[in-house]
Amino acid sequence: MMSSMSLSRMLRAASVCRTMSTATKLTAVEVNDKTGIATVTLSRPPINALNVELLHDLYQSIKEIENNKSRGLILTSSNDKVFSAGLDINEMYRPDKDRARLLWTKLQDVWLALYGCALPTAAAINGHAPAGGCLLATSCEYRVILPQCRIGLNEIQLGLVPPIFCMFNFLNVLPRRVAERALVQGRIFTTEQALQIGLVDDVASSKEKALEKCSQFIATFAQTNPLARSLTKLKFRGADLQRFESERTNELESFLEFIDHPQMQEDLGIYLEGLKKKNRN
Ligand SMILES: CC/C=C\CCC/C=C/C(=O)SCCNC(=O)CCNC(=O)[C@H](O)C(C)(C)COP(=O)(O)OP(=O)(O)OC[C@H]1O[C@@H](n2cnc3c(N)ncnc32)[C@H](O)[C@@H]1OP(=O)(O)O
Repeated sequence: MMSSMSLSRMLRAASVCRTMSTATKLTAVEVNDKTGIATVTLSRPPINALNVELLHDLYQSIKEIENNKSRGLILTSSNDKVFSAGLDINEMYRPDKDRARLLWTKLQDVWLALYGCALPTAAAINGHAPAGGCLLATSCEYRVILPQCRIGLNEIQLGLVPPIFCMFNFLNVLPRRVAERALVQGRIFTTEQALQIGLVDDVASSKEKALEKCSQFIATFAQTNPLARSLTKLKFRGADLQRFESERTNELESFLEFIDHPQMQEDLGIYLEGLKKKNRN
């Protein structure tokens, strides 16, 4: 039987948190009425691989939170081992061409929405965050990771050329030399390494503590004029956003050309098979 203690705790939590009306199936959005902070939880089992539908839902959630004038946005995962495994490789391996076009366009939309979000943004990285997972986390202004996680932009290891927004994200958080080397080597960092180079801002021992640290970061803006804050953020990020816009069509076409290449398809097939084999052994 449920103790009266845990029941009252649940009732208290229910009174401060509400789920947003248009919260979708693959992202859950919860707004804390006390703090005004919205938490977006990636919820596509087993590993939050970014397919067309998850990217679509994530974009909608970000825009909804921004339009509802929340105080800030925290991104996290419902999986306790994986924040996000990055793009769903099944969407790139022997792809339906229209769907591949949609995938890339949605990834671009999500990047624009998150990197250019007017609100303070933070990522509670409660699991591994390779490739697209790292891209989402580094689009935010602040990152907390859990122990024993791995994070990085390893696209080059799959034979993929990291798109320009990967470069912007890394240059925004790392010294240029470190960013370039990490991208060119496709480095995946441990929690300790990520903290040491500044890829993440802090380490927390649990998801709850990571969420708390993210909320504390967002609360540091409590006394700041929101418009002045967002315009200042855009001054820092505006040049990246403009350059992205001028190259977005080219990047889409090169992605489609790239994954259409027979060698690329062979490499992706081998990589995917390697991931699956790991579980069969
Ligand atoms: C020109 C274009 C250029 C660049 C594009 C840039 C943008 C972004 C690109 C990308 O994101 S590419 C994707 C790269 N992602 C990875 O390399 C991650 C690979 N996965 C892992 O490292 C691990 O799976 C893990 C995320 C660390 C999780 O490990 P865990 O042990 O918890 O799970 P497991 O490995 O058993 O995986 C479960 C299940 O999921 C399948 N899987 C894993 N990752 C992906 C993926 N990205 N896409 C599709 N499927 C994936 C894995 O095969 C397992 O399947 P199974 O249950 O059938 O065996």
